[in-house]
Amino acid sequence: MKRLRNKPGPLPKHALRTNILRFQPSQISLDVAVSDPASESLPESPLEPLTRLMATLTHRAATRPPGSYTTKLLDGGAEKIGGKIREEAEELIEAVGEDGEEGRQHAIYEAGDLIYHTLVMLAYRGITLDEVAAELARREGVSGLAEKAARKN
Ligand SMILES: N=c1c2ncn([C@@H]3O[C@H](COP(=O)(O)OP(=O)(O)OP(=O)(O)O)[C@@H](O)[C@H]3O)c2ncn1[C@@H]1O[C@H](COP(=O)(O)O)[C@@H](O)[C@H]1O
Repeated sequence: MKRLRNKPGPLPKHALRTNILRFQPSQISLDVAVSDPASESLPESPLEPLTRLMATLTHRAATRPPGSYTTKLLDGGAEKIGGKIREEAEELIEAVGEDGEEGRQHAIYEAGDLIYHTLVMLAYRGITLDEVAAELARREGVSGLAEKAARKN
């Protein structure tokens, strides 16, 4: 079995949310950060790490910092990233075939790898997660079978 990346730990403490109020008396512009106690106490949505990861990858694509695995992938282009996507998809398929809870946990781990590399591909092509979500929203409620039949007509 492949070396496992760090075991999942507690989610990073989410950043203090603030509202920025801008006052513009005559020519003076002042930004004031006001903490919002209501939003601070909100639990993080389970999908927020995905959004944060996409923001990190988009930043990596724009800045290509050295010492970053993502930068290495991005510099290798669609071919390099695509190769990893294929490899990780195979590993997920294998893991899904493994028995028991251990196999299930392995599949979760491999799905993480596949999703990470897929998001790197999106960042490489300048595609946002919102755009993909919008595409999925557009498809919502239309069965794949119905969609395929419509294409054949
Ligand atoms: N989520 C991930 C993530 N998931 C998987 N990986 C890496 O993806 C690679 C998976 O490839 P393999 O399992 O095939 O391991 P490998 O054989 O060593 O990989 P290769 O050298 O053959 O490509 C490993 O190097 C993993 O560490 C990830 N690398 C980074 N991230 C996230 O991306 C952020 C930015 O990372 P850097 O750009 O590297 O700083 C990190 O803070 C993380 O949040």
